[in-house]
Amino acid sequence: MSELPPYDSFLLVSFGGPEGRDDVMPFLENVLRGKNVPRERMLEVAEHYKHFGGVSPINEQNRQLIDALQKRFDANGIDLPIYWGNRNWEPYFADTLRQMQNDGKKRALAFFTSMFSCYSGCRQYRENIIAARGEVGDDAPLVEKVRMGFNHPGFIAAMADNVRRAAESIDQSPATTKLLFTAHSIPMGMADNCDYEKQLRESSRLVAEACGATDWDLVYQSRSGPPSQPWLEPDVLDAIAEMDDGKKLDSLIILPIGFVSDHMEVLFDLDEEAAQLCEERGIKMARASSAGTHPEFVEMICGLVQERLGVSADKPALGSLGPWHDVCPQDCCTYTPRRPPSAAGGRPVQAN
Ligand SMILES: C=CC1=C(C)c2cc3[nH]c(cc4nc(cc5[nH]c(cc1n2)c(C)c5CCC(=O)O)C(CCC(=O)O)=C4C)c(C)c3C=C
Ligand SMILES: [Fe+2]
Ligand SMILES: [Fe+2]
Repeated sequence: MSELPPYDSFLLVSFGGPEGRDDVMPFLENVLRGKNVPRERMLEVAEHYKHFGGVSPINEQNRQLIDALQKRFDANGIDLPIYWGNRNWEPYFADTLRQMQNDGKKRALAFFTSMFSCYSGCRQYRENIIAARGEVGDDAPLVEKVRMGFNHPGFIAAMADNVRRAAESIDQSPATTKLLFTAHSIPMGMADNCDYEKQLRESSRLVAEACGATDWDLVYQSRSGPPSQPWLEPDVLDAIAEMDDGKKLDSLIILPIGFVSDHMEVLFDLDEEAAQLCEERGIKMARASSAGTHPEFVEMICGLVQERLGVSADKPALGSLGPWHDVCPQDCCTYTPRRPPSAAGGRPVQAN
């Protein structure tokens, strides 16, 4: 068996987003290909994007993350050029891999902008990269993801810091305020085949512990399926109304722990909808920032890379689940949507 080449590059693997009004529909067509999502929901989400001029903040946030990472790579002596590829918008994976191939790159370490394991955030990206390598040809660089960082001390510290800052903005303390963690809802058929919920609950517990919050819950947002299909619940808006009906809520901090940056779903579902509901009900609400370019988060990505480069033998992880796997097992994060059949013919392919 031939020996693998050394790692010679870093790839930021992300979702992509529209950069103008005309991009919105083709972007959503990409996102929803093969997914059982009603057309009305797609049009509703298109309006959210158009409300912000059709520009998703996600691409700019990724550019900022790359700048911040470059500085930390330089400071930490990580000599890997940084590339960026997306699933749903330019720069697409195939174009980036072609560029890497032209630059003579053979083997990349990749960070996926998803902190929790599920089909969308893990296996689907691996399938996308396999397909892109197929387009580029035999000499396309190999791509290997670093482990999931949901319980990494750097991620937990960044999240706890952001909760504290949000609490301060409404003159509250996390110890005496209701704290809601939110994540993208997913179909139960996807949730049943992965550790998404388990990791989210653990991460939320660790963040709550780190900032001294005792009254917290994990809820979901951005549901897109038809009403007949079960998705993870409760929805953030229903949860706020129900809690406030039960015992009047004075203040609330919402941390979108399931998203690595403050993109459209966060801006619309939380900063518009949840904020409006809280205002109507007289609840003081603060939305904590997602990880973005928080120094502890950026340092965490460097640490995950250094582990794989063999520079550091330590694999830090808080709580009881331990460091997550470096290489995904064969059956990691499988999902076969029931309707309509997947464009790939249903059988998932495996890459690390
Ligand atoms: C079947 C599951 C999902 C549907 C349908 C879905 C629709 C949908 N999503 C977005 C925009 C974003 N989704 C993002 C993350 C994300 N989406 C799902 C699942 C579905 N989304 C999951 C499980 C996740 C988290 C894991 C991940 O892939 O990141 C993101 C954030 C991406 C990032 O890199 O931060 C966005 C943005 C739209 C517009 C949409 C259509 C209705
Ligand atoms: Fe999504
Ligand atoms: Fe996985």
